[in-house]
Amino acid sequence: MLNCGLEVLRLASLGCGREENWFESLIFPGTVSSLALLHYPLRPCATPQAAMDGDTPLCCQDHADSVLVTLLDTFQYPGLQIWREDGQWMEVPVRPNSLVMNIGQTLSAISGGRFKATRHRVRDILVDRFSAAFFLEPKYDGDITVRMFGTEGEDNRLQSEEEVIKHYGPWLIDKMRNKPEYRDFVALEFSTV
Ligand SMILES: O=C(O)CCC(=O)C(=O)O
Ligand SMILES: [Fe+2]
Repeated sequence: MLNCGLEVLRLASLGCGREENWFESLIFPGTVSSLALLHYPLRPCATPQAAMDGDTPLCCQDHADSVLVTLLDTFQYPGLQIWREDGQWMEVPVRPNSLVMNIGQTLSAISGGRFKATRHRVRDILVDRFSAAFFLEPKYDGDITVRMFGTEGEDNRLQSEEEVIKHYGPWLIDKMRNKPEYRDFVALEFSTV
């Protein structure tokens, strides 16, 4: 998966007129890339209202990945949906022997928005669902203010509310800290001490 993702980035670099290993120093040494083996268990009860979008039950809410690119094996399970520019959700067709690739927020920022982060979600297909997601990510201290098309440091779409965060790891941690789920979790932790 890593080699496949790196090959995609090499092709993207060449396509954008950069040398083919342009991304390597952002990723190595010390990439925080990970492979997630995901299981969405069948809910033992009716879908809670918070997991419904109108009539559509969801097991993973609308989001874009933080990463450079994600390579996803959905093991031919349906349910993955992407947000189209015309404002509709589209089901990603199941295609055997293929991976789905999502563009992440970091690649989007670094390319000045030329590669657009893929908004996606997973419809609850009301059976146990499995997938494997490889998140290709920079190294912890990778400088995410670099830009493929000059004007280094401009277009800081990855800034936190208070300040521009220059490095991938601290930006990711700041982003997680500001997620409602994480805030709820921390509140819960403190309330039990
Ligand atoms: O399971 C899937 O098909 C998508 C998972 C996903 O979007 C994620 O883990 O970020
Ligand atoms: Fe995702």
